[in-house]
Amino acid sequence: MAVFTAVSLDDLSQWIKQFPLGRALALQGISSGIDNSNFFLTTERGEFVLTIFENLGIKQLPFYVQLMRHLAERGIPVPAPVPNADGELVVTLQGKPAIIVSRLSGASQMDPQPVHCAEVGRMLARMHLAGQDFEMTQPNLRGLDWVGATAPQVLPFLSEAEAALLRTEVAFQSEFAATAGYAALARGPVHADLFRNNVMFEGERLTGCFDFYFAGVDTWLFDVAVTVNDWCIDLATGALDEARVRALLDAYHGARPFTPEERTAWQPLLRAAALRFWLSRLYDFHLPRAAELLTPHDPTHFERILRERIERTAPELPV
Ligand SMILES: Nc1ncnc2c1ncn2[C@@H]1O[C@H](COP(=O)(O)OP(=O)(O)OP(=O)(O)O)[C@@H](O)[C@H]1O
Ligand SMILES: N[C@@H](CCO)C(=O)O
Repeated sequence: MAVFTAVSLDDLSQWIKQFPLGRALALQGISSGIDNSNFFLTTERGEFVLTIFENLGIKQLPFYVQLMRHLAERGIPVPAPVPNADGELVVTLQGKPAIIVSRLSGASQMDPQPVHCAEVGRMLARMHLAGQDFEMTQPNLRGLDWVGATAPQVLPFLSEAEAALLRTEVAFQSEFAATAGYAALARGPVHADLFRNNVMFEGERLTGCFDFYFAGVDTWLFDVAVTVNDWCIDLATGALDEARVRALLDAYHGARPFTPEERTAWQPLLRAAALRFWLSRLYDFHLPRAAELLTPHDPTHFERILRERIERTAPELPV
C-alpha cells in the first residue's frame, strides 16, 4: 500500500480552493508506487493525480515539476502540473510538499511487443529534443558520482563474486567516463527511469509517461540504455530481444538520429544503466530506510542484466 499520508475529501475542501479546479468530488488512494503518496482526484474540472512527497527534498522538486510543465507545454504526453492562484506548482498539504497533475489515460503495458517499444523510442527522442531549451539544471543524482559513493557502502554485504563484479564495473565506468568519446555525447534533461510501469498505453498507442523523480541532466544515450534494459528484455534472463531493441532504436533514430560518438558509447552505456539499477537495488535491499514499508526490488535481476551486457554484444545503434 503506497499511501503513507492519510488525506480525506474533508481535508481537501479548503485546500483545493487555491487551485482553479472547482470542488473536490472524489479521492482514491493509489496502491502502487514506493516513494510517494498518490491519489486519483476527481474535481468539478476533471480527473487529476495528487502526489504528496514523502522522501524527496523540497530542493529537488522544482526541477522535476518544472521539467514536467516544460515538456507538457511542448506537446510531450506527460502529466501537466496545475498551478495554484499564486502560480505555485508545489504547495504544502499535511505539512509535506504536494502537487496536482493531470491524469493520463490508459494502463501500463507489462508485456511489450515491438510496436509498443517503437512508441516508447519515438516518445523518448521527442522528449529529449523538447528538453533542449529547459533552463533549469540538476545532475542525474544516480550518476557516476553517486555510484562511486554508494558502491563502498554495499560492498561489505556482497559475496566475493558480486563484489568483484561491482568493483570491476565501477572501475570500467569511471575510465570510460573520462574519455573524449564520452565527453562528446549529447546531453540534456533525461527521465532516467522510463520502465514499463512508468508509461501508459491505450492498445498500441502510447498515452503518456510519468514519474520524473529520477530525472536529471545526463547523456541522452544513458536514458536510451535505461529504457532498452527494461522494455526490450526477456525478464527471466535479462537477455535482449532483438526485434524489440530494433523497434525502439529505429523509432528513436527516426526522430533524433544517433551520432557516431553514440554508436561507440552504446555497449558501455548499456552496462552503466544496468549498474545504476543493480546498485540502487542492492542499496535498498541491504540498507533499507527506517520507514520502508514495501518489499525492495530484486537486485539479482540487474546483476543478471549487467553480466549479460558484459558477455554479449547488444544490437548496434542504427546508422
Ligand atoms: N499522472 C498520472 N496519470 C495517471 N496515473 C498516474 C499518474 N501519476 C501516477 N499515476 C499512477 O500512480 C502510480 C504510482 O505513481 P508513481 O510511479 O509516480 O509513484 P512512486 O511512488 O514514485 O512509484 P515508484 O517509485 O515505485 O515508481 C502509477 O503506477 C500510476 O498507476
Ligand atoms: N525503476 C526502479 C525503481 C524506482 O523507480 C527499479 O526498477 O529499480
